[in-house]
Amino acid sequence: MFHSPRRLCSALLQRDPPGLRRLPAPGLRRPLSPPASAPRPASPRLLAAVSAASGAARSCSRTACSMGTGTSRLYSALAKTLNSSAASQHPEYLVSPDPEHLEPIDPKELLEECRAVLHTRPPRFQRDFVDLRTDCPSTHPPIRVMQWNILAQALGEGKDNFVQCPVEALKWEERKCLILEEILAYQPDILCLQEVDHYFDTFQPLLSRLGYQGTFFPKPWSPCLDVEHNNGPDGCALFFLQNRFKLVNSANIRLTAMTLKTNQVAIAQTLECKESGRQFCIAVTHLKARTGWERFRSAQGCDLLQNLQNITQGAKIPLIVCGDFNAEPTEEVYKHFASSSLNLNSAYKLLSADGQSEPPYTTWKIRTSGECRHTLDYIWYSKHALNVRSALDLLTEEQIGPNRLPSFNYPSDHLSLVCDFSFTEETDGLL
Ligand SMILES: NC(=O)C1=CN([C@@H]2O[C@H](COP(=O)(O)OP(=O)(O)OC[C@H]3O[C@@H](n4cnc5c(N)ncnc54)[C@H](OP(=O)(O)O)[C@@H]3O)[C@@H](O)[C@H]2O)C=CC1
Ligand SMILES: [Mg+2]
Repeated sequence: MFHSPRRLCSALLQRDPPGLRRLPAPGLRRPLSPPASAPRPASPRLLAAVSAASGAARSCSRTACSMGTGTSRLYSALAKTLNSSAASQHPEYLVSPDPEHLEPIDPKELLEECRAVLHTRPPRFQRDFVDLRTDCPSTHPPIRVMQWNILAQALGEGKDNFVQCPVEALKWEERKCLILEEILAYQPDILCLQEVDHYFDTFQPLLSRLGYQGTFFPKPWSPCLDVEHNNGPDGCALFFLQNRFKLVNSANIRLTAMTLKTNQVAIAQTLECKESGRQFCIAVTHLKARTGWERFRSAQGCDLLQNLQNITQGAKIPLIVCGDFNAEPTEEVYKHFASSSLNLNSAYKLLSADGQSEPPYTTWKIRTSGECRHTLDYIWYSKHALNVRSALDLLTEEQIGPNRLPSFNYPSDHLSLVCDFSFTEETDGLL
């Protein structure tokens, strides 16, 4: 498989026989702790409660759709402004619950519920962490970052044309459990997601009860809204563990291309590590898809870099940028990031034998137009200020199987990328 013969971390992490295997139980790593502000015991039927909320949100969304595209766009506009304005001005179904009033969840209990829902599914895939830097001792625990385009439910069912994926594999009630299982298995400190169209009814309420603070920025004209029975617009979401980080600053960025506003967005947040007091910027984005849009993506990338330059250089803080760039490493936008004055490197290159090559794929699907195997997803990081201590290996072609993704085993057409970062000893001068 694609990685140099470096040591495999034993965390999550013990190797079972090759082939399809169940994910290990959580807790092998530092456990997720419930929000400190609400130390009550977990409630049973966590998913059932969220399913009910999800149904309510869907019925509201259906009502909006039945009134035509204009009303769907209204939903989009309302959701878009929710981040920056008073929630009380919006319909009840758009208001995210106050995390202080939600009971914490025991991650093990939630995982058990997910597994119960998925009991008829084939075993999920085992992935291992590859140890990349054993020679750099760090006094503080690493920062685990997950990058994942989780596949918008409306796009998966209504637009993507995954011709080899059975429709039953796309059912939300089970697919959401596969997504949650992946998050619970790797327990990221920071979660950067694209194509999120179940933020308010699923991810925000559940993840806040696991101790995360979340931000959602929907696309201004999400293609999800053109799908019948959609659940609202898709967008980027960023979650971080509140017991590890303090939010210093947050920016929702609508990307421009050649000064024109586009349909693509980013979220950039400055976080402060509670253990070390060190600050860094974390950003998530999803650039314009499809061939023929390479120059457009390049312009969006330049705009994002400019925004990040403004955010980080003033404070001289390290940067991590996660995204579905919809661009192979040969594209201009990739080259802009690789050669930027922000001194970024792409973390998954470190899995290759020479440390210089991106993985052969991060997405693999079969559409009516044929098989699409591409490297589009990246975790960029400040190479002088941060070390990548380990990275989660990708799935092999054999694990992915002949019908590719998504599948009964894996919920998205994109693979998650997960890295453990630590700060280098050198400080600001080398950024
Ligand atoms: N009413 C209006 O005025 C406007 C409406 N729109 C709507 O927005 C849509 C375009 O939005 P935009 O954000 O630019 O979309 P993108 O071209 O960026 O693609 C949107 C999604 O489609 C997926 N996708 C990529 N390739 C294909 C493919 N070959 N077949 C099916 N899906 C694919 C992408 O997934 P991935 O990233 O995983 O590849 C992505 O999530 C329009 O179709 C329209 O519905 C947009 C602008 C204005
Ligand atoms: Mg997609």
